[in-house]
Amino acid sequence: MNERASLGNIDGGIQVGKSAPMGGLPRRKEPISATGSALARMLRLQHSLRTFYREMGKPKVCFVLGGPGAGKGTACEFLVKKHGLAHLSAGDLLREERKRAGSTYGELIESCIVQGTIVPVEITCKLLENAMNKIMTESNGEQDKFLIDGFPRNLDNLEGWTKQMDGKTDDRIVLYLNCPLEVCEARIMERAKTSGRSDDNIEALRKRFKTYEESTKGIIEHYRGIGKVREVDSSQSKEAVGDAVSKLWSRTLAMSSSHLFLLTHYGPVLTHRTQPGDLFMLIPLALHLDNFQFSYFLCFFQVDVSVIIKWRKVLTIKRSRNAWKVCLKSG
Ligand SMILES: Nc1ncnc2c1ncn2[C@@H]1O[C@H](COP(=O)(O)OP(=O)(O)OP(=O)(O)O)[C@@H](O)[C@H]1O
Ligand SMILES: Nc1ccn([C@H]2C[C@H](O)[C@@H](COP(=O)(O)O)O2)c(=O)n1
Repeated sequence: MNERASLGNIDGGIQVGKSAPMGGLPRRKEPISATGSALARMLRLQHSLRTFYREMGKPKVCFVLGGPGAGKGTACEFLVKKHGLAHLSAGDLLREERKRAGSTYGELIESCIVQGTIVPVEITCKLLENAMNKIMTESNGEQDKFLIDGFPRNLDNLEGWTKQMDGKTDDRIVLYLNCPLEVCEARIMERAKTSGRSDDNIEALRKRFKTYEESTKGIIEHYRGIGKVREVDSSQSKEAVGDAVSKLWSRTLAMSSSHLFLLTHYGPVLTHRTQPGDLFMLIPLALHLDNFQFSYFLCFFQVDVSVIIKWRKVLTIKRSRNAWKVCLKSG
């Protein structure tokens, strides 16, 4: 999303844009009443924000990486059930394309799968983009949060995605499922009894491990270097991994895919595209602006309610001298 885009009025004269002049707005004489009208206004605002996101929101992407058998698909299924995210597995899409009658790429895909090498990105990226567009279209833009499992797996994947999808998605975070390869091997050999996958055998698996070590780990390190990796020890039980990824989603991933809105006397101001740490910087900044009195101040995240609940433990909204103020809770 273009952070600087001014969307005109979304809720009765509200200016939305990164450059909205927080300190420079003319001050209203009367604070908004603390009664029903404020609540009604908030509800209207919430509705407007939903529309805003629906219309303007790019697909928000969480890449899921880890070794073969680390539990990427299993963790994604859990997140789909618990948080209603869309799950796109690059491997599944490639297997489907391989099976599709008349596919130009069937043989190439099969050979890469059996050799444990990586399919050229043009193919994988197009499959991912088509699948994402289909889900967005069918859900009328409502489903805009995607877990992309098993991608980007090498430099070609990373560069190809950056080039092909430039500006089309909001790539937020990488969920890295860290699991020792011995554990992965035992899981895959167990899965091999029923999966029917042509690469679930020890020979193909060793090649996949090699590709993982030589190519995918570098991609994870690249994302770690830019602060996007969230790591979970996936050698734990399925339940423990499910809990960990779910908490991570609620507390970090969901929040990081959001914007911060300040609700002021003057209406909501979209201040910032937030990263997890930004919020901590913004709140004290807002509280110490002398000439900018907040009648009320709320953070809207396009997230799970648990994030809001979490914030309510830190923030309290108080009425003081006829105006609502936000305070940090002590202790
Ligand atoms: N935490 C876990 N504990 C025990 N078994 C698990 C756990 N997570 C997944 N499994 C099992 O391990 C196997 C591999 O899991 P899964 O398919 O989710 O891995 P993956 O990382 O997606 O693998 P691949 O990259 O090969 O597709 C499955 O049979 C799954 O049921
Ligand atoms: N980005 C990707 C993802 C997968 N593949 C191919 C090669 C993999 O060994 C195979 C299976 O993937 P998995 O289901 O284990 O995620 O699919 C690829 O080439 N590029």
